[in-house]
Amino acid sequence: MPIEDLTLRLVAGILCYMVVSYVVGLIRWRTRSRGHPLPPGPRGLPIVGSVLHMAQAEMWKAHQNLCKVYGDVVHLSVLGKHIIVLGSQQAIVDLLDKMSAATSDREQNPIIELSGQSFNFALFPYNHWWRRHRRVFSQHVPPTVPEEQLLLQEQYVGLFLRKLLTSPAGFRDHIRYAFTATIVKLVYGVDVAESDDPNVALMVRALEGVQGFTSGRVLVQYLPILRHMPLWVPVLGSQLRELAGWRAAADEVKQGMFDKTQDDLTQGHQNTSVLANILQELDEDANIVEEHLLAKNVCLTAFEGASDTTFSTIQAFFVAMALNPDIQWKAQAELESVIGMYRLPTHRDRASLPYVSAVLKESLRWHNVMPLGVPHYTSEDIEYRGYFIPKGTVLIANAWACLHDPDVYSDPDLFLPDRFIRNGNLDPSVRDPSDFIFGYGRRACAGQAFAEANMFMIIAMTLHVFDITPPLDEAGRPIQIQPKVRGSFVVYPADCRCTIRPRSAQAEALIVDSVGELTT
Ligand code: HEM
Repeated sequence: MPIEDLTLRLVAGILCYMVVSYVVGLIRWRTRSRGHPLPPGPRGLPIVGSVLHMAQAEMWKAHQNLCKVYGDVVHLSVLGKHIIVLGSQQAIVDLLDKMSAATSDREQNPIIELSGQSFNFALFPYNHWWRRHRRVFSQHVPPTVPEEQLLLQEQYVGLFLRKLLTSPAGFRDHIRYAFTATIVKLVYGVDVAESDDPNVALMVRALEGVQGFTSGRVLVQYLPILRHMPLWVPVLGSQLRELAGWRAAADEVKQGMFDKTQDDLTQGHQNTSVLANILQELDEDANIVEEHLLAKNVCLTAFEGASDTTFSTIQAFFVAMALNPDIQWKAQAELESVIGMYRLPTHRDRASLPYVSAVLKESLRWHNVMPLGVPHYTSEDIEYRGYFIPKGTVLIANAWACLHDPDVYSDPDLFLPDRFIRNGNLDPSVRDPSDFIFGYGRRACAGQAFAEANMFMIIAMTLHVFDITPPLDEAGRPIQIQPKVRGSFVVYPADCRCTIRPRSAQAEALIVDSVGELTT
């Protein structure tokens, strides 16, 4: 056959194949979608779609603007992937709470394993293995925080106050210490050194892996085959080495803590940590390899879940206090009248301190540490408001937009705890920021109660004995700081300088005495 005929046939064959594939795809799509359209959204560029939209800084604001144009359920296509942005409470509750059987999955990407995060059950697909982790976590860190866990929190907040007294300028390190030491003691039963603890250094290194894969800057995330490239390749090589470092840190800390706990148990040492309890409760006929892996995963996930979220929220609380002296005085007045100046507040005082509780709620709302939460993923096709949402769609809930909706929270950029108060009590009719901050449905934060109790203790105990005021320049004049944020997945106050002083000699004595009591 002449070469021209062959080429013609080949081209015709390819064209035919393309047309048939297109028609079959169209029929399949129509059958699946039952003729319902995708939700509205921008068309985006050919092939890459809305990739430029997704590359913007402060994405939550960009998503909010999109919702002003297209409504509260917006469809984006990015490199062929379906993404849906949810911009209202109604849409979030409908899809992520009410339809959570179909919307509790997580998108999987090789970067999770490459960055050492494969232990983190917050990123697991929605399946039996995830369910088992969640169940074990909730048995040991339950939604009603046990008394001994609350006392543990108080003990470390006491140490935090002492550190604040001796070196107020290092308050960010002290916040980090307070949360880290509490969670490490709880899950591993280990006392964290007050500085340069090698285990904490490893855990923090492992935690960097999250920033790695949420930053969007790591190339293998987009092209997993690049993981096999040699390490000398510029940029890529250093990224691969960074990924290997995070992986090694996660593996080392997971195994190291596990070995230490097992040693404690075999040698009959006292160990009441979560890890020790999980290991002691194992059935004799259990699959030991699997159960040990599960125990390691649960514990390191607890550390990771508790770390940057609380650290960042409490930094924002310090900024808010430095910027709003009237609010600080009001909270301190409540503490003085309910507690008096002869003791520190405890978790038992929480119900009697509505204004301090409102300060916590407003810190969570105003700062919104994860403005877009953790994206969910659909495990089934869904129909919603006449629109088709295919299986395998990423669902991004814009918590920030809901918490800065002026119709719900007037002057949303201002720090106003009074919005949660009516007649001297917490007003249950005001939307609770925690409904958004801690996520949704079956994937909602498993450590919410623990986190709220711990943050409440830090806020109440700090305000009782310290004054937080703006930072001072070299001439001793107050510096007006601008409340801005940095970061993308987890955000932090960009500037959290402040001045921290004990409120009085009596307050100082209270810290010194109480810490003595707490640590003995
Ligand atoms: C300010 C503090 C915290 C915030 C804002 C926060 C927020 C979140 C969010 C947004 C999620 C994802 C929810 C979703 O997918 O819809 C999550 C998941 C999770 N958080 Fe937290 N969290 C905090 C503290 C903690 C603490 C202290 C712990 C552990 C003691 C913890 C453990 C977890 C776990 C285990 C998950 C995974 C849940 C799952 O996938 O089943 N979190 N958190």
